[in-house]
Amino acid sequence: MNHVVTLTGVTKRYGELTALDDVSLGFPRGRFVAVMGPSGSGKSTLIQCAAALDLPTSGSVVIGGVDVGTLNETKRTILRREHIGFVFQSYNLLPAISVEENLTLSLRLAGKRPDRPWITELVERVGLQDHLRRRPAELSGGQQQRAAIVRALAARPDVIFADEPTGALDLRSASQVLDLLRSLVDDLGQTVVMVTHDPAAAARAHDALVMADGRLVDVLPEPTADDLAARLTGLAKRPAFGGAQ
Ligand SMILES: Nc1ncnc2c1ncn2[C@@H]1O[C@H](COP(=O)(O)OP(=O)(O)OP(=O)(O)O)[C@@H](O)[C@H]1O
Repeated sequence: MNHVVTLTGVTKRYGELTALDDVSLGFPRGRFVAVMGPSGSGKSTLIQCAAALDLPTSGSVVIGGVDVGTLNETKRTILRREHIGFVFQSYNLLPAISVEENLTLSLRLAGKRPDRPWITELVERVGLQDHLRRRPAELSGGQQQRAAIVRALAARPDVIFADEPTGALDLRSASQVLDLLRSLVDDLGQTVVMVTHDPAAAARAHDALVMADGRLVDVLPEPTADDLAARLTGLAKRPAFGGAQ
């Protein structure tokens, strides 16, 4: 299968604590993958390593055919810029500039010319065409998150990593954002990897990965919220301050 990002034997240690323990997996192109697991199970660490934001202690991460471990920090930044889009729970839009300027800022900072027809298509798809001149604070949370998703897609990344993208939204806005992420995959062939605590959100994905104690313990294809809730029940929470592994 064609994988956008491949992790092989990835272990990440913070001092005595093993946050990721020998994880091997690939994120298939054109799929929507949810990552679930108890608090402290290693979901964010997995995403940080898979997105080349952080380096594993051992093992390899390959993005776009390039082994991230062979790159210096500058080259890793360029690799991320060219291959990866990020969406966070907190939107991370700059408050002092318009929504429109937010959408293209990182491209412009990278010295790239924004692809205006593509961005216009995305803006219309997410229904923000009448809000471009506003400041982010003048938008609802759901609108801000949709703007953040357009920003993430502006450079046509191979994969979008979304960390709890619906965590700050009410049910209706969350549902719209999940519909949007799913439609990007179904209609445009985008690859999306989403960390979530919410089984109903994860049920919108094609596959759900289940993490526990830093390990990948299950892959559920076409998961239902009930399947996921049942699978997560009983997975131990990590001790808050490390300790026993
Ligand atoms: N920078 C760090 N320094 C030390 N320990 C860390 C660091 N980042 C994460 N950890 C530890 O690694 C383990 C995995 O953390 P991680 O944030 O990946 O879990 P998570 O599944 O995303 O949790 P949550 O659902 O609560 O966000 C936890 O025990 C956490 O305390």
